[in-house]
Amino acid sequence: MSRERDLVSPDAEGDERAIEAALRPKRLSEFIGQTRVREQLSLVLESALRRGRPPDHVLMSGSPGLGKTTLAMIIATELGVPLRLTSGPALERAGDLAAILSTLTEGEVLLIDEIHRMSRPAEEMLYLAMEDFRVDVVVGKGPGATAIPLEVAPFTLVGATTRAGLLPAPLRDRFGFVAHMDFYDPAELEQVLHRSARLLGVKLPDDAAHEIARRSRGTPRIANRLLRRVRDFAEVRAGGTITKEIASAALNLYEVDAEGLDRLDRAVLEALLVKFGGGPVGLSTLAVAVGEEPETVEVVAEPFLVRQGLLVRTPRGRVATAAAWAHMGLTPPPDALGAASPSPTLFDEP
Ligand SMILES: Nc1ncnc2c1ncn2[C@@H]1O[C@H](COP(=O)(O)OP(=O)(O)OP(=O)(O)O)[C@@H](O)[C@H]1O
Repeated sequence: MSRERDLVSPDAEGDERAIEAALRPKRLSEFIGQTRVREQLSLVLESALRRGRPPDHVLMSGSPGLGKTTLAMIIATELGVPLRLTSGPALERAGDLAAILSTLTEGEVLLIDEIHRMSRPAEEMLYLAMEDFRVDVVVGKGPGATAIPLEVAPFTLVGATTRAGLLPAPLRDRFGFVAHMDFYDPAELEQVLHRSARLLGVKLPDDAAHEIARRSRGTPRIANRLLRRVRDFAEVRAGGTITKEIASAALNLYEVDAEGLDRLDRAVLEALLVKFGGGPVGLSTLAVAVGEEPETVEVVAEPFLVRQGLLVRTPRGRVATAAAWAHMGLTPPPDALGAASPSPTLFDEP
């Protein structure tokens, strides 16, 4: 992966995790944006606190970097309980999950990140745990195998997923509250940036915050990362002073365009327009054309391109819109835009 790709990727790695931890809002009142989710969640939490019982299980869906982990941590803080963290891929066997569930303390919040990637046996164990706060641990194999019931302390499961559509209905139905996290408006990202700048001890004028915000793909994690790169650029080339022009020059250097599209976004659009005449083209073909995994194209690039009105998902495949041709400075062939008219769908097609 190139450095530029790292810069605009919504995923966080290594050292960045530590910086992220420092920038995370700790209370619901500090959490910026997602107004509806915040309000709904605050009701859920308050009523649980009044009843003195753990709240319903919470499912959070949305693109990477929108604040799912942050919200899970806030839930635990607001309830005054510990948070246990695991992820779907770490729960390969039912026993992996049983080991965690059996050591939960009363009221604890359990965050399962990437919950759609949990194995089937773990998932089945989770159904019972979510509903009845018990699990059946199977001992032995074959006809002699016995299920030993094990009590689990009442807990709150927070499931986080970038692919809510992949969750089996029986699992989805067991969540009492589903929070869909949306991309942030530029104005909300400006607030995120001002807050982070304060915490990092950086002076950030409004117009520079505006410039960074509109190029942050609607994602706080990217906004924070671009802020740090702008700060570096300002330190090395401008005596540490951030201005709108410095921010813009830094972001141009890192190949984040005026709409916030990064290299992968542009590669996807370019392949769609140039190689496939604007589509329709299937996800896997498109992914091969840009040398990425289909999941990366689908989870990382597409939601933002769809939101920007540059790409639509139709039952026949991915199709570029007129805005995509204009954004890339290309002229569509006469018949190219007809394919963009079928109503967009949110499901995965071939
Ligand atoms: N609403 C918000 N207000 C302020 N900062 C935020 C907000 N949401 C996210 N952030 C910042 O963005 C960073 C990424 O957030 P977080 O790790 O919670 O995202 P995520 O959705 O869990 O991502 P992933 O799916 O990759 O785990 C955090 O460091 C946090 O500081």
